[in-house]
Amino acid sequence: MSALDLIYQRSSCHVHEMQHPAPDSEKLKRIFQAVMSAPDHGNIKPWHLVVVDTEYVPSMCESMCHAWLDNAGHIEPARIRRLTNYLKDAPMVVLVSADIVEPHAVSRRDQVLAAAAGCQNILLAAEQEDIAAIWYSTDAAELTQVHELFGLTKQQEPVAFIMLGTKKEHRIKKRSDVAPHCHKWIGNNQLTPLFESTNESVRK
Ligand SMILES: Cc1cc2nc3c(=O)[nH]c(=O)nc-3n(C[C@H](O)[C@H](O)[C@H](O)COP(=O)(O)O)c2cc1C
Repeated sequence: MSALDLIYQRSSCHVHEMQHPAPDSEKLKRIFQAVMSAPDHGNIKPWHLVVVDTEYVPSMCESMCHAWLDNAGHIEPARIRRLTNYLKDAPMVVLVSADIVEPHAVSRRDQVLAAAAGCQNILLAAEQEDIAAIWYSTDAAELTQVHELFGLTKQQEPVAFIMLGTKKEHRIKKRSDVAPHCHKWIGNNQLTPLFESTNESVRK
């Protein structure tokens, strides 16, 4: 498969679409090695990865649940139950953080973006290795207790929880046409469409 086809075909698997086992150590190394090819302003290599193996997922979940309950003012109890149930079945959880170097000529934002680019490379490499993966963050990565739970320093900023496992089934998602997102600058603050819109879904 060409690299472009792999990119077009990559899609996320929610935890209920995954099963055990988690990727073995050799696959995991190949997948994580892809992080090192992510674009990285200043060659800082601001990547910090922490793996939670299958056997530790239940206790991680319990700790996360307590943390969510401590923040209950911000998150509905029903959502906390949903999040905990979602996470507990993950074959493997990876916390990717930006290992920020400050002060530095490269902005904090650029370092976080480099960490995010590393996450995308993990998703693409997982697809290549036929591993189910999803990037999941909103209610977890921003949780204040995550630092303590995962032994992060103040300079390490959580960017993504990535769940990895075995795909239950293989499917290819329809993707929409990129044309409406693309514009051409023609001077004087004016934009025109770059491509003609087809309204067709793109499926490789
Ligand atoms: C920064 C970021 C945070 C995300 N957080 C969540 C999340 O908390 N919950 C969720 O269901 N999906 C989350 N997603 C979206 C999924 O990872 C996934 O991209 C989405 O379900 C669409 O599936 P696809 O990747 O196959 O297009 C997040 C994506 C990104 C880029």
